[in-house]
Amino acid sequence: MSTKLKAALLGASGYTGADLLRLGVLHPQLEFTALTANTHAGKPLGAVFPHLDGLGLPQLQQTDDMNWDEFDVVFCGLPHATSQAIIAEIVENHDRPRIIDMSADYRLRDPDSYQKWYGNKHIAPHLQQKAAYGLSEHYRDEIKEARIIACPGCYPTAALLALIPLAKAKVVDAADIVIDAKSGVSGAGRGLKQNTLFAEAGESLSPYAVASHRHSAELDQEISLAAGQDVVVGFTPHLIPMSRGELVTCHLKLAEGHTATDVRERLKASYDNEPFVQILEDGVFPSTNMVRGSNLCKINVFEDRIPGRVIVIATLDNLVKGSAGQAIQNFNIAFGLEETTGLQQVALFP
Ligand SMILES: NC(=O)C1=CN([C@@H]2O[C@H](COP(=O)(O)OP(=O)(O)OC[C@H]3O[C@@H](n4cnc5c(N)ncnc54)[C@H](OP(=O)(O)O)[C@@H]3O)[C@@H](O)[C@H]2O)C=CC1
Ligand SMILES: CC(=O)N[C@@H](CCC(=O)OP(=O)(O)O)C(=O)O
Repeated sequence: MSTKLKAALLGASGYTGADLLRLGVLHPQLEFTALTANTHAGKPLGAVFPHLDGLGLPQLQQTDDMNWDEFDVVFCGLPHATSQAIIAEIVENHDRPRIIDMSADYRLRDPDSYQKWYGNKHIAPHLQQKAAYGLSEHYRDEIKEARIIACPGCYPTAALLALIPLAKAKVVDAADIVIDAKSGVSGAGRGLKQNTLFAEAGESLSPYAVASHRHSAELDQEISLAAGQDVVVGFTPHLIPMSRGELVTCHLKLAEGHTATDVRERLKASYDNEPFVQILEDGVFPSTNMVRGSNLCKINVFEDRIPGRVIVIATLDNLVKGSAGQAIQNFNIAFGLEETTGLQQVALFP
């Protein structure tokens, strides 16, 4: 008899879905018994992703055809607005499975904030408020209990891992945070978009959604909670011409009486026993090729030339720690498994 937990993956023909399968097929306690897609439903997985051919994974099917009671866990890699109804239907009408959502639909606790940033009224605000925010290192207790685990966005994962311990300990001024962020194009998903075309994204570095990116809502929410005061965070994302990887540079004001050394020590103390968050040796610049393909987030701290200021830089792979890897980490936490199971890949270099 199999001791594996039965999983469905919604959105298996997308980028996060593909990486969840790449990692998940080697997980000893996970068995994918259903995979869904929309336009690609009815096709073998290998016809969409040749790199996942020959692994014994099921054919892609429509999400409508699922019998939810068959699963212990549903991983959801659907676009926001699509996930909310499917997840609400499962949770309202079935005792199982548990849901690990990689989309944005259950991350925000305030329904008005969701409507403002995502442009649609949430159909299940009561479930939004019950979901655990799936930033693994900071919400383990909630993740263990929750029916819905809402994995953070890729940018918030990197930025919040760097900033939550600092805001909590009040070693920086939470009201003066400026995040300069860069992401590879897979962050935008597999759908056709003009700005991610090779001819337009290649050989070009460009900002987008300046002072208006929807991840600002998540950043404000979580840093306000950590700091115990309402804050508004500065956040500017950029698209860089590579397929995966993300780096955030956080420009911060030190709180009165604190130094860059205090910031480093606070981060080291917070993540000392964490398998996936590393504070680099003094002076080492984080770069995306230190984390590519792994579930790691690497962080370092630099004294600014401007007195009283500090720069904290964090990097991760948007498809691993920024989505699919963190989803598996949350699955391990939720089901009481060793947290590193299936996630011990070393970064791919060069
Ligand atoms: N890419 C990233 O780095 C990150 C993404 N996320 C979030 O994760 C989710 C998935 O992202 P990603 O994998 O990049 O997206 P993709 O666009 O690559 O894939 C989306 C998936 O959803 C399916 N789908 C689309 N519309 C529908 C629908 N109406 N009904 C059912 N299935 C549908 C697609 O099927 P088909 O291909 O057949 O059309 C595909 O399998 C999104 O919410 C995204 O915002 C979060 C963190 C990081
Ligand atoms: C490069 C790029 O386009 N990145 C995406 C973020 C991916 C992500 O985390 O998406 P969700 O919050 O929607 O789940 C963006 O900026 O929209």
